[in-house]
Amino acid sequence: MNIPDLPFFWAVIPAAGIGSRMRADRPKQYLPLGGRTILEHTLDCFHGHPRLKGLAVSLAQDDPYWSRLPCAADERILRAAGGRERADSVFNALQLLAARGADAADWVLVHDAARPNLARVDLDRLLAELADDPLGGLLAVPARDTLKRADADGRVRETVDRSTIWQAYTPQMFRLGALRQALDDALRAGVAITDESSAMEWAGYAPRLIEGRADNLKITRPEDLLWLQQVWTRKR
Ligand SMILES: Nc1ccn([C@@H]2O[C@H](COP(=O)(O)OP(=O)(O)OP(=O)(O)O)[C@@H](O)[C@H]2O)c(=O)n1
Ligand SMILES: C[C@](O)(CO)[C@H](O)COP(=O)(O)O
Repeated sequence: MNIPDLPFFWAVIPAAGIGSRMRADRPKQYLPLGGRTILEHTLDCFHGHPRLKGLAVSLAQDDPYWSRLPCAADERILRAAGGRERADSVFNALQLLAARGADAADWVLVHDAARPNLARVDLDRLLAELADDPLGGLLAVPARDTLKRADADGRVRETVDRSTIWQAYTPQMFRLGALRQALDDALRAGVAITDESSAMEWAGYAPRLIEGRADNLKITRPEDLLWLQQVWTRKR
């Protein structure tokens, strides 16, 4: 892929969650993976990218872990306030970028702190595929397994057609102004928003799905981290 053909972009890393499903002694983004924290690996996926204009990380107000990381001293990393939900944390970071001079037409890539295994080839594919798109889109993975719909008793009601089902991943790439507006409207309306695409969908848009690698896994439960630790050991 030709780097000069890729668009410039800002990155937003929401890292203000508590990781309740992980059931660890600290938020999952601060758990170790290959000798460093998950969050440090995630930041590394973007640092040094030749088209990166700047990066904002959303942190919980009472976060005692961030200041202990070497990257806390890196003045290039903007810090936004985390919010109640992921969407609030992302919205706060977008506000910060706008206040620091980002333009409404600039591309913003939002990527979960809990996805430390984003491959550069996936990041660059997303940028290349969406560079000329009027709206933007997201990395996603087509459903692989046979899918079942359950009834209230936990029995199979039917087998679902999987040919149009995708799992939403991150990064999700949209224009700053449009995404900020969509999130603001959705949050004010009290709509449940789990990713940027759902805010854009709620606003009436149809984001593009860009197929990515399944190993850009979100660490959600303890077994995800065990799996990724094995991948990491093989990679290095
Ligand atoms: N109020 C919140 C909630 C989540 N996140 C971030 O959003 C990403 C994806 O969310 P998820 O996997 O749901 O993380 P948690 O909310 O921490 O996990 P859980 O739902 O298990 O508590 C994570 O990087 C998380 O830190 C955030 O910045 N602010
Ligand atoms: C943004 C996300 O990672 C896309 O897969 C996801 O929506 C985060 O929330 P979830 O509750 O873990 O699905």
